[in-house]
Amino acid sequence: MRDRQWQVRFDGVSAGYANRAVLDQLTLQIPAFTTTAVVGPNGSGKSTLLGVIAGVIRTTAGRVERRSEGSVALVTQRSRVDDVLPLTVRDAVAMGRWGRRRGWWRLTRQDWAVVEASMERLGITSLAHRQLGELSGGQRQRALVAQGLAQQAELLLLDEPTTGLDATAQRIITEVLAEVTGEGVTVLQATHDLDAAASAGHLLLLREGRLWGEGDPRKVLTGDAIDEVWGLPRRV
Ligand SMILES: Nc1ncnc2c1ncn2[C@@H]1O[C@H](COP(=O)(O)OP(=O)(O)OP(=O)(O)O)[C@@H](O)[C@H]1O
Repeated sequence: MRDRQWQVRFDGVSAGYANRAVLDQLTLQIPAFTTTAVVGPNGSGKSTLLGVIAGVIRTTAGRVERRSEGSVALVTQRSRVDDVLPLTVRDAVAMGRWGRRRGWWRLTRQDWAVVEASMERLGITSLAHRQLGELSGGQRQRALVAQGLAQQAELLLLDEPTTGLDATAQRIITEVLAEVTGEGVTVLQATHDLDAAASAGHLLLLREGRLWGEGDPRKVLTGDAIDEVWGLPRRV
């Protein structure tokens, strides 16, 4: 790992919320052009870690370094606007291009081509005219991932992108994320799906805001580690 090219580096990083310290002196690396999975029990700090990298949560100590200054896309389970605005799926995905243009009425033909390609990759082209608010949880989740892809960011951060999805949707998202790493994107996903985590290129295992383990998922996610971090006997 130390020899691999890194995209993001933490050196003694602590962070949290107004009255709550969460991340405690994390020193870690996120390798470039691969998928890194962040796992850990509820409340261990996975979303907070993503928020620090996205720049929406301030650090209280330590240093966060990025190798380059490319854009960052953050995909969360719910977007703030989707329940309020009457948005179609195509419009929602097109919002992914807003960072590059001033408004969707100014999106170029090239922008719309990226929007269509992103929907196609997630298998939601047939839903393009549907209202986002009327989609099932799994369909909406795919639309939000398509919105993240449409940003063509250098660093794609996803908070539990496959939670609650059926097996086909999970597979589509996992495959698309693996594909984009081959196109120069660095992917970081927080997940409770330990099978998905096991197939990632790199793993960060958090427990109570501390880094419990880091590295090759097959080496870090051992049975003993799972027992110790989750504190429950495994079901066989
Ligand atoms: N906006 C907030 N204000 C205060 N505390 C928060 C806030 N968001 C999260 N926390 C707290 O920070 C801690 C870490 O939360 P975080 O969401 O990062 O964990 P997580 O590992 O992503 O959890 P989960 O698996 O349940 O999604 C928890 O104790 C949580 O209660």
